Amino acid sequence: MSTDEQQPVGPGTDEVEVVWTGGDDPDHPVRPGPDPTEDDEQLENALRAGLEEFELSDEDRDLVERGGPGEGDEEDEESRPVVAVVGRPNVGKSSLVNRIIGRREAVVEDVPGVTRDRVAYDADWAGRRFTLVDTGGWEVDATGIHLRVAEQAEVAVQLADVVIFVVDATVGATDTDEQVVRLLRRSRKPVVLVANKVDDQRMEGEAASLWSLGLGQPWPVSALHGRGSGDALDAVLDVLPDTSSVFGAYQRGGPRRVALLGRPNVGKSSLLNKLAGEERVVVDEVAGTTRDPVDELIQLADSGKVWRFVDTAGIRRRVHQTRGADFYASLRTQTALEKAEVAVVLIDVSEPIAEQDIRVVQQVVDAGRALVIAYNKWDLMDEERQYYLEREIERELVQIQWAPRVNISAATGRHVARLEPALELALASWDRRVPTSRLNAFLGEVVAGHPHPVRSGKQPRILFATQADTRPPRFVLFASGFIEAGYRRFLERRLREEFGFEGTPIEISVRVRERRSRR
Ligand SMILES: Nc1nc2c(ncn2[C@@H]2O[C@H](COP(=O)(O)OP(=O)(O)OP(=O)(O)O)[C@@H](O)[C@H]2O)c(=O)[nH]1
Ligand SMILES: Nc1nc2c(ncn2[C@@H]2O[C@H](COP(=O)(O)OP(=O)(O)OP(=O)(O)O)[C@@H](O)[C@H]2O)c(=O)[nH]1
Repeated sequence: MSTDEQQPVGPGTDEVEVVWTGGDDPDHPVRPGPDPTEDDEQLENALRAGLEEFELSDEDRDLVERGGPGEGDEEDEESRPVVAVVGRPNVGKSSLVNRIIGRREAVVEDVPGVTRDRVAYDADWAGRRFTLVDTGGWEVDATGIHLRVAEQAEVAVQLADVVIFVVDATVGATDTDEQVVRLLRRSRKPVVLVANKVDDQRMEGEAASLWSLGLGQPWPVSALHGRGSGDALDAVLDVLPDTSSVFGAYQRGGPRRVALLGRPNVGKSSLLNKLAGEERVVVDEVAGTTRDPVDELIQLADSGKVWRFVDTAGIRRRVHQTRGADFYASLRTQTALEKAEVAVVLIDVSEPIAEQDIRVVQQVVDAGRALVIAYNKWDLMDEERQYYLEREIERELVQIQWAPRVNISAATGRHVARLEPALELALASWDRRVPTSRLNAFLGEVVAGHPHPVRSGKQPRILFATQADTRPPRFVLFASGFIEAGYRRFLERRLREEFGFEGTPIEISVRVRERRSRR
């Protein structure tokens, strides 16, 4: 049985021998703090052992024993070093990427310029793990869409720890290659030069001629057949740092994904333009010019960090007051949310908060995404309006008091720079995992101070708790009886106070456990 919140069944659910310790014991105070203590861990183990007496499904047993899936993986992923693959169009960058990751994932086509966007993959070689970034073909004197692709490649170089520069050995070094070399030198990043399309030994002479680029030894490789790629990778590992020097740039396979949401006319396009500024990104009017033409990669000026703004095409392509516009707006919100990790909901402060605003906020919470509220058009604010706005917020948006708030003007740029720290904060909460021992020690203290009310002569106890998941954080409480909604809200409030979780919805589910019958 794994249904949330079940009424206690059968006898004995109220005679639980496992009791919380700590909090009320002056000799062994259990204080909330960032790290679990030895006491916390002992407590965790005692509680876990106490659960032995209860019927647990296999899935729940797993949760109790191991915590949520992937506990402890995150740190490793975020600190992985980054290798960017750059070069002119059609030299075989995507083929090389596929060769390295051992899968056919990067799009390979015999049409120059197929790889438009930067895409990041998890890769490893000789036991070392790194993030591999495929970039679009780099043309230095580019115009139009090619210029943007080139800008993206430059960003990729800046965000990389090591650059693999691919040259087509069958063509030799072109003027463009020479210019790319100058840009690479300026970046001061270690560069491994790959002479690609050396499918057999006869071609090796062509590869050797690439010494002239002044990047050291050219590594002859056939991305197509695999020839030489191992030696080139060894050369990459020789210069690869253990951890990323551009922490966070490509966590979890790419820039973090943001959705800008809000009802029509709140200022989504204006904000997008403000954020993008000069750094207009690889989305062109030409259809199909990116792998995913509806998103935009935007490097924000303050941090230099790249974010993926999802479904910006939906923002730019307006669906105005036509019949059914409401339905389409809500559908767009839904699709954007599916792709996003965090949402910025814009609210127009020059008008009263409307039903539609609340609906968008609710959609974000229901989708389990991190949330930041941007009160836009703050340049139109006056004292009277502000008075009423604050009342409206208290009335209509109490349920998301946990969301960071920024008061901005997309028109003037006021406080737009505060958006990014708010996004970071919300995502950090969304990703947060509370160690099981810390969680149990803390809940023990809370419950000791404010036990669940007695109902029909019974007092449900919380036996054990674990964080089953992150993104968003989900907690599972194992209890000896039905835990009332009011008490759950109380626990949520205390969890938020203790562990932050600013900017993320959290979910608490309760498993009511029946005790094994004694023979
Ligand atoms: N003979 C030979 N052909 C190769 C090799 N590597 C790639 N190719 C071919 O070169 C063409 C371009 O390969 P891609 O991997 O798409 O090149 P790219 O650099 O990612 O191209 P853009 O996306 O345009 O920047 C394809 O037709 C590949 O099959 C190789 O080692 N030998
Ligand atoms: N005064 C003021 N006007 C703004 C601000 N932001 C946007 N506007 C104006 O509000 C109107 C709507 O802005 P848009 O950016 O088009 O809004 P949107 O949310 O993208 O609109 P839809 O495409 O209809 O969903 C435009 O006339 C903007 O100039 C702001 O911060 N202050």
